[in-house]
Amino acid sequence: MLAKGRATPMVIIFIAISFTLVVVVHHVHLSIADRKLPPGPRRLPIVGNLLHVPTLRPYPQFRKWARQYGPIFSLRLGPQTMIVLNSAEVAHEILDNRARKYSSRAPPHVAHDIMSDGQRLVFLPYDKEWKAAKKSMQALFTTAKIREMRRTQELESRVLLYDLLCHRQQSLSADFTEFVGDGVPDRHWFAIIRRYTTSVVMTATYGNRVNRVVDNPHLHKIYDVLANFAHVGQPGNYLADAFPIFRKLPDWLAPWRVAARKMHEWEMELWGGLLQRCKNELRAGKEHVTNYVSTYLRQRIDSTGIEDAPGKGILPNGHLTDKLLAYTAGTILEAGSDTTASTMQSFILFMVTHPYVLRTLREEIDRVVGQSRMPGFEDEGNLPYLVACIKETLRRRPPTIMGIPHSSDEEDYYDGYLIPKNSTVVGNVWAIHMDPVAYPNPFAYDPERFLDDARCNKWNSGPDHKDRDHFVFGWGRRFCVGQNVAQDSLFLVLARIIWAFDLQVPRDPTSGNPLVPDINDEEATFTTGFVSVPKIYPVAFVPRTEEKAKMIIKSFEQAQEEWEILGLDRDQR
Ligand code: HEM
Repeated sequence: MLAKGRATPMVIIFIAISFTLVVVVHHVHLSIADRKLPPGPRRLPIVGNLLHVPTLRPYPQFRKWARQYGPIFSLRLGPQTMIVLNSAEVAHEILDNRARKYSSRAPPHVAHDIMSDGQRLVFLPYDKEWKAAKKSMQALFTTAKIREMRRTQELESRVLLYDLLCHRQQSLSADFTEFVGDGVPDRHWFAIIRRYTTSVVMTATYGNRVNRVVDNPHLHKIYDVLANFAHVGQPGNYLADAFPIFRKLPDWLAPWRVAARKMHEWEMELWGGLLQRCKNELRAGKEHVTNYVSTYLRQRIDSTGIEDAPGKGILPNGHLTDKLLAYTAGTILEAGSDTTASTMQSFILFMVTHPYVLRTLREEIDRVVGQSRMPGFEDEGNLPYLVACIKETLRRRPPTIMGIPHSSDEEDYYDGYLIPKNSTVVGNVWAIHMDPVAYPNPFAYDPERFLDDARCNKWNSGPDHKDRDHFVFGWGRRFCVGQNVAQDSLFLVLARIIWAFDLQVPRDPTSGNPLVPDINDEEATFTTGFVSVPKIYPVAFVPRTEEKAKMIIKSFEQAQEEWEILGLDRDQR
């Protein structure tokens, strides 16, 4: 007993010394390896820079480091190396020119491996699953199909104008005047915009519209899934994301794993439910406008005879299983909904905070379009100021504010610096867009910067790197496939809103001054997270003339007939 009593403190001392030695050796080893990396803030033992990265709002700190360390810097998040690219040139060299090595992802373990069962397209590594999923989407994003989508966008934008007309002053009411909170009430104008963007991608993906805002089961759930995904995938949220050793813990010591599995079931109720509905409709012989999922299911049946493909990943013949198909379709819905909606919400924010810009834009639209018809796609070549305003909105408030990180498949060197294999590589969109050399006075909202002859009327949004005006759609082989769909929606909807409505904001009862959110107050005006978008704010949409109000109502009614011709649901109001 005595001997045992003495041995216990000795064992503890031994363990403590061994642990300290391991930490010191590990730290020295990393410090030596770190010398070859791009510069960056000092790392702490074990955790590296984990504690230096603000979890909720990382982009201002990443911009500060960009200014301190230059076009490329590095961080260590636990054992994981992160390389951050802060200039258009370096991002182009690494993510475009060396795309073969930099097209993978380093997904957050809990959000991707468990909550998404490793199937979320946007986080798939650059392997045969991603290639099969990407190939499956090709038919959806051909030039012809994008043109075809314009018909839906045209009709949906009429519905959006009608909804804003009915909304009028509603979001000025007491319920909606606070500039706080991320939730979007059903009857707020933000929800009207969301219905539009989600309906466009839902029709392209599943051949079904989102035909009402209030109490819509899919609309809410898509945004809930998105918000939850952004929250769970937030860097620094789970030790198991940064330190793989925690992934080996049994379930009873890893409650986060149990919770993430439940979230997977919850996500599958949505993504799997939509797929099942589509299969049922196919079996019932219901004909739709052509859409991604039913076209894919038909092809799979024709070439393999398989109706149901359980499991995950791809089948031996290269076709997608049901789960990968459901998640790929889900990614199109996720990627196409909030990004486009929040850009429209930012655009309106810049309009109500910059009356001179709004006046100039309205003059352009009135001169080109006149009063007796709505703007259409055919006006695009004649509205350079509008295109400049959209580009400046994407530059000043990129929805994916730090891009979506890539990952390196091989060890590489840039400018003498080591980029280790499996590094997370971030195209720091916010720092690139706020570079005062590329964009003088970068925090100003100034569409004029895109109005010179060479840029005028062109989207200049990539992937061609020459003359890119902004970087919101990413780089290389992971470049956004929905770029043209997004630009078409932004152009048509925003042209029509400005043509149709006066944008009115609440006024201070004493001074009469407009009460608008402060675009330079990140905390008050924008949500937190890797995707940082405007919080709700009140605007009234007042028709500019009675004739326009009548035109909006009539075109909404005509749209109902066209939905029927297309075999799509009429609107429910
Ligand atoms: C303003 C609107 C949009 C923005 C800012 C945006 C931004 C992005 C970004 C940053 C990426 C990743 C790029 C990279 O890794 O370098 C991406 C990927 C993607 N986007 Fe978009 N997007 C928008 C609209 C859309 C739309 C409308 C759709 C569908 C119709 C769409 C579908 C996708 C898909 C499926 C991916 C995944 C590609 C992959 O992982 O390989 N996006 N988007």
